[in-house]
Amino acid sequence: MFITRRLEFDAGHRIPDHKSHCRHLHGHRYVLEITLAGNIIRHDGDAANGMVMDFADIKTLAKRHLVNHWDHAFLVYAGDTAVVEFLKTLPGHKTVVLECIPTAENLAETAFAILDRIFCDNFGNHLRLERVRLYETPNCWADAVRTYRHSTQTCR
Ligand SMILES: Nc1nc2c(c(=O)[nH]1)N=C([C@H](O)[C@H](O)COP(=O)(O)OP(=O)(O)OP(=O)(O)O)CN2
Ligand SMILES: [Zn+2]
Repeated sequence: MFITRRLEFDAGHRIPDHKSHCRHLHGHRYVLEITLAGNIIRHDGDAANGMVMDFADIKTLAKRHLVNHWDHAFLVYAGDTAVVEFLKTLPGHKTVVLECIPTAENLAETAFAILDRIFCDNFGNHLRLERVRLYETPNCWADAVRTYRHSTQTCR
């Protein structure tokens, strides 16, 4: 069984080497779709009876470990030194420095790596993270999926 929880957050970024407008500082209303695979829990009296995992718990964990950190932050590549140094001059600015350029692809991979440690089989129903889909705009998104990750690098 596959279940998906959608969350949204706002963040700024830029793609420093981009040939066009994406090299400028700008932001998105990102949409994150977390797809979990697992068996349906069938224990009478269990709060998750009939579920793979309570959607509310998926939201709570995703917010705690990822979304709260990225929401209203500026996501910047560590190698983008001009912007990193500029953001340091803003007192208390919420900045997330990444070891990769914050494209939709890299952010989906990074989110997968973070969430994969959270949504593991703690519940005895073979729960696992199957896919993270990250929409950068309504028309542009990237999928990080379990099989694909074996040959890719991830970053935080
Ligand atoms: N493969 C990728 N290509 C691009 C990325 C990316 O992360 N991966 N990012 C960008 C820009 O940051 C921007 O988010 C996309 O802008 P744009 O192409 O203009 O997308 P829109 O949905 O706003 O475009 P419409 O023409 O309005 O549909 C660029 N490329
Ligand atoms: Zn963008």
